[in-house]
Amino acid sequence: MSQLRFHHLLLLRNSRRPPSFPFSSSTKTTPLLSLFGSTPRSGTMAAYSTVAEAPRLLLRQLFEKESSTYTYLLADVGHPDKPAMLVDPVDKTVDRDLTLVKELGLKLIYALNTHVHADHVTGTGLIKGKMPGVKSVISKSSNAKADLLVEHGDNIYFGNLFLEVRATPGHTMGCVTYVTGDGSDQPHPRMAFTGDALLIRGCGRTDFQGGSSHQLYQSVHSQIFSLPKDTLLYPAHDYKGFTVTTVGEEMLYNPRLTKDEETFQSIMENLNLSYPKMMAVAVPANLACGLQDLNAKV
Ligand SMILES: N[C@@H](CCC(=O)N[C@@H](CSS)C(=O)NCC(=O)O)C(=O)O
Repeated sequence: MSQLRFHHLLLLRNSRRPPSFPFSSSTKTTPLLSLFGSTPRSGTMAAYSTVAEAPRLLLRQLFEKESSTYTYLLADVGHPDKPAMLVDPVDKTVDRDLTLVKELGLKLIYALNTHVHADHVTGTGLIKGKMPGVKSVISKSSNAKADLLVEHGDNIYFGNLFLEVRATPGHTMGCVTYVTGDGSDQPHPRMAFTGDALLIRGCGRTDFQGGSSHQLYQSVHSQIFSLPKDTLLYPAHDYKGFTVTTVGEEMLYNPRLTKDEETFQSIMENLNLSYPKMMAVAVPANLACGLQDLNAKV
């Protein structure tokens, strides 16, 4: 039964792809990231040993108030192991997040970053110190270190659920958006964790870390606005008290991204934001994705 289930998932992985990313020079096949992350591209799936149950997504949105960052906890609670992942954990709130993981009886397998953040230090290193089995994940194009470097088109499995990786550069060159899978056994409506590419009624700035307003505009339009209109969008930050939006809502009301590209670029060139206070500390720490903290006292 588990083998059949696995083959079904394998087909699903190979048959559904995100739209090709406009800045990518080559098409690629979809590598596999397995349940526990140890054999991502080998096809060995020893972890799939249990009776199949319908996948059921648990989602929690967690806030870190100093940097106004959202961390997301996702788990397949229909799976007997309740495998879970954290998206964009912050160092300051790792204890809170791991307590919640334990209280809910989840098995944390991945700590994902949408990009190299400039305003806060990722919680990835602390998490790995406290839970050594957890694998850190970031995009290959970010040029950061991590246990797993993902690329556009990769699928990251947790139990029988998965997140699709979509390259959405522009805020930084390595930004990705993680989108819940497309399929009858995956959550409906779909959900996208947009990092700083798309903020609610806004978007990430494009004035450092390889940022480009042209790329950001193309990324959002080709990779996020191409999703079904009811797709729920969860950003990495909010500065106004919003929590969630949808593709349809942002296509109508986003004051920057509803404009033509030329107007968008002019808006982005005139934001006049000061650099994040933590930038000099956060960027080098996040390029190591917290791996430098592995021997730190926890
Ligand atoms: N004041 C904050 C930084 C605020 C900021 O620059 N936010 C970034 C995302 S974190 S790099 C951004 O892209 N903002 C876009 C916008 O329109 O606000 C601090 O000092 O940390």
